[in-house]
Amino acid sequence: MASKKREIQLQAVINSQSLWDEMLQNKGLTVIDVYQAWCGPCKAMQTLFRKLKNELNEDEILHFVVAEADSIVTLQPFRDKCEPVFLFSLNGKIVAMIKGANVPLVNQKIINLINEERKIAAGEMVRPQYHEIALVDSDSEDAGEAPYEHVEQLYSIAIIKPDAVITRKDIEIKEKIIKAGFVIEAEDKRVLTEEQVRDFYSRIADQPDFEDFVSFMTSSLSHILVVSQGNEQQPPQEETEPNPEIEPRESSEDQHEIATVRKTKRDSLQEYLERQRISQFCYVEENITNVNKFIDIFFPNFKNMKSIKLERILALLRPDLCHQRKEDVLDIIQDEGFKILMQRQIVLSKEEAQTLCKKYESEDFFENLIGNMTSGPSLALVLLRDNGLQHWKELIGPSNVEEAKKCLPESLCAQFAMASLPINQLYGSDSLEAAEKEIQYFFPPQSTLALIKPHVTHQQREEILELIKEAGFDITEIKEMLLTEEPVGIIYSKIKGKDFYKDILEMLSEGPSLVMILTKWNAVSEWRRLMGPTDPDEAKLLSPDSIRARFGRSVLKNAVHGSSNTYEATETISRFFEEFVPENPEEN
Ligand SMILES: Nc1ncnc2c1ncn2[C@@H]1O[C@H](COP(=O)(O)OP(=O)(O)OP(=O)(O)O)[C@@H](O)[C@H]1O
Repeated sequence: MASKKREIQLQAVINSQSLWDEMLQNKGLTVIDVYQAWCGPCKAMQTLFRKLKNELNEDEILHFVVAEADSIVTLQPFRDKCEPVFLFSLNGKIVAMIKGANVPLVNQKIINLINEERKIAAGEMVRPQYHEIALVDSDSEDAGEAPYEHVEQLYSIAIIKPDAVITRKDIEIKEKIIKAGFVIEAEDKRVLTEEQVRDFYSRIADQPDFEDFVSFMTSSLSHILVVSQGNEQQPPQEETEPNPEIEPRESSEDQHEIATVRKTKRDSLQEYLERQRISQFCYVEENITNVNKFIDIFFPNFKNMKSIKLERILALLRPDLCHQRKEDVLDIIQDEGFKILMQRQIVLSKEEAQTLCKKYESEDFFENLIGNMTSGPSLALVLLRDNGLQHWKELIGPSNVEEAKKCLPESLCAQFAMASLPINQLYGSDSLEAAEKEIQYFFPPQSTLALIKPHVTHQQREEILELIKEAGFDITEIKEMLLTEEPVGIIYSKIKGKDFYKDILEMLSEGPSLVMILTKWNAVSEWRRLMGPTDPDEAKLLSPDSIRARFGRSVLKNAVHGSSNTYEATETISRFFEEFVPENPEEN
């Protein structure tokens, strides 16, 4: 009797439409157990709810209710069903539904939503644009019409092994996965730690060669993918033949939700990779609890990444503005939350100016505009921000100064108008597709050869690879190599005559080095800047954040190497990576 009383306290009972409507006024998250009068609420979940109530201790923003389907019109689609249904209402909006008493999934959902609410309250994230889901029973006849958002989104984690990354097979695997209609939600290339390998591959830990496998997996970069099934309404571009051997699993309690989802979907990622005969390159984890755990380990910002639409755009300050008020504009750009990924001053040729200003072709000021645009350097910027395209458009305002001054005096167009031109002194890409093309044009990628020397520890290697990625380099190729006399001769041909050359040979023969091709705009000098001065002591003084300042031990053991110029980069890359074809041969 006492326990019954506690249950009532734990979950408010909603048994009429007016109580339902009242319940929707709750602040924060309300977890709704939809039940049938004839079978009662789900007992299996009450332990979990009680535990979460105590552990999360968020009574202001976490509520539990039981809602009787028979007496609430909104819940009509769930009447006469024996399967439990859990709805998640955020500030009155039903944002998710889980069918079946899947304790781990419901647990994770509540924790994720509450963590998000906490972050929103602390100003650490913006409230995601949740879509209200339609309340339909997916087992009913029209279930096929129901969009995928009705069902809890499920992810898999795939780790493509180092040997496939080195041979660039990972690119091919990724393309296949996308073509088959899966969505890559997040990805990263990184060297796994021993602990991560043991944890992720614990299922095969009893195999005799597991220790060798751990060493292999920690030797070089793996490619980690978070994959979702995508939108089931969108047909895969590649035919997936039905496989009679693969039927939805018989649902044990824990797997019930997976089975519910799979019934309406294509093969799982694992099944797909097996049929494509590429599963040997790639290990897939699909267990929900494990997937959530590994997403937290590999992509701690995943939930934020999902709710934020980061967009890269090209922006341009025309010559007069660039010359007179560049710094003022750059300050505003940063204050508006844009990250400046790349910037360069560039004097446009007549053809370039004509292409960029094509939409003014028929205006009588066109000739004047082209003359102005080619008169001095413009500032080209690559900007990154949540909803970047739209935000930049709103910030700079219309293209016509007169209109801007009249209607949008706050816009940059009005604020930075210059007498020389009747149009906006700031330019922005029209669309994301156009942005990518313009970025490629103004910031053509270049490749350089980079080396992480043998004295660098595994942990430091990981940190260096992280710095490389943060600086916007693409690690285009990577391999671990013991550098003997011949390859060292290729890298250091210009200092073969120096008396310390033998020391270099000895130092590099101490163990394997990591040899990489790094790609980004201006990669040769950008990588040299990130490496810092040759001598770590000098680096500590002049460039304390550089890699050599942080990881170098001496002038000889200075952690990293980079090509000195584009000629050297092209030459050495072609010797170490014979297959490599640069994206822009003229850039290297
Ligand atoms: N005086 C020295 N004594 C010992 N080793 C040296 C000395 N000077 C340079 N080295 C080693 O030789 C490498 C090549 O020297 P170089 O002068 O080309 O410097 P760098 O271009 O900054 O380095 P890297 O070519 O490795 O990127 C250095 O990275 C360093 O390890």
